Amino acid sequence: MGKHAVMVMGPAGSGKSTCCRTLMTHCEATGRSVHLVNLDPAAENFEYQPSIDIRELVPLDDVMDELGYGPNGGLVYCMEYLIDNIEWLDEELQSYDDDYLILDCPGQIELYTHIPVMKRLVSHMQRLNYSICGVYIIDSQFIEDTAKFFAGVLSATSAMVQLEVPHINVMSKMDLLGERAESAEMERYLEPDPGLLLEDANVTMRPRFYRLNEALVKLIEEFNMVQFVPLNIEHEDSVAYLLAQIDNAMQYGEDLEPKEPKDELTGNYDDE
Ligand SMILES: Nc1nc2c(ncn2[C@@H]2O[C@H](COP(=O)(O)OP(=O)(O)OP(=O)(O)O)[C@@H](O)[C@H]2O)c(=O)[nH]1
Repeated sequence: MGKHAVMVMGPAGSGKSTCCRTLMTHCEATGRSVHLVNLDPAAENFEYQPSIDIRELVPLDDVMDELGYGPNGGLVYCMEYLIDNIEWLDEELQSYDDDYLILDCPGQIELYTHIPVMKRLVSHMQRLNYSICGVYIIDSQFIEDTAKFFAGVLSATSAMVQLEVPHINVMSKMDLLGERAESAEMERYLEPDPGLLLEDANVTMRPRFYRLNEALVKLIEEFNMVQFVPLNIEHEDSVAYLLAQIDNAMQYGEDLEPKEPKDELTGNYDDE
């Protein structure tokens, strides 16, 4: 079926590993050959044993003990170590050439904004002819607070803009919302209505933030890409729907005129 990789991203605790696990179960049940790739050096336990695991290349604990880094510095070190030793990944990937890969990524936002490691990883996999889809997860509990929702939307948009791959936003933990999951109120977060969002934000914040709120809402409106696929892991249909959306996004990416991947060192496109 060709080389396909789904990168599951999102802040700490948003439900990345749970989403990966749910997708794995669904793929296996529907006969798709699938493998889990763990890219989080700080990960602990997995229900599915990862087929490729960054912890085998560079365990975070060793980096912290031997080099004296804290958890964040250690994580950055591990990710840069992966990029500097990318032939390790090439060799690991060789065993799964025709499979569907689900990549459980680390959550730290700086990996998608300040330093180009995730972008380099994507460019490298594109050079190996992978079709890649980014899945960015936001916890549905964020909708309790419009400020948190804005922060989530901005971090999702930042990952989308950085990585330049087909991108899907997912709202996780829909089971925790109970009946609210089906309510009209929920719709305004899944397909954000700018006017209503602005009203909500202004109710909870001081007037000096109104102009900022307006600018944020305009950004959401203009990008017109900020929609969320709701994920309720207790409903098989919901998981199947997410996978179908991922497949569509990848197909759409493949149908677009292929652009040469960016050069890993200069960040320029080869065809520029
Ligand atoms: N009820 C419910 N709980 C969830 C769901 N997804 C995740 N959780 C819980 O939320 C917590 C964090 O979930 P994880 O899947 O570990 O989140 P993560 O983003 O991988 O977390 P880090 O690896 O720490 O960044 C765990 O306690 C999960 O059991 C969900 O869909 N429904």
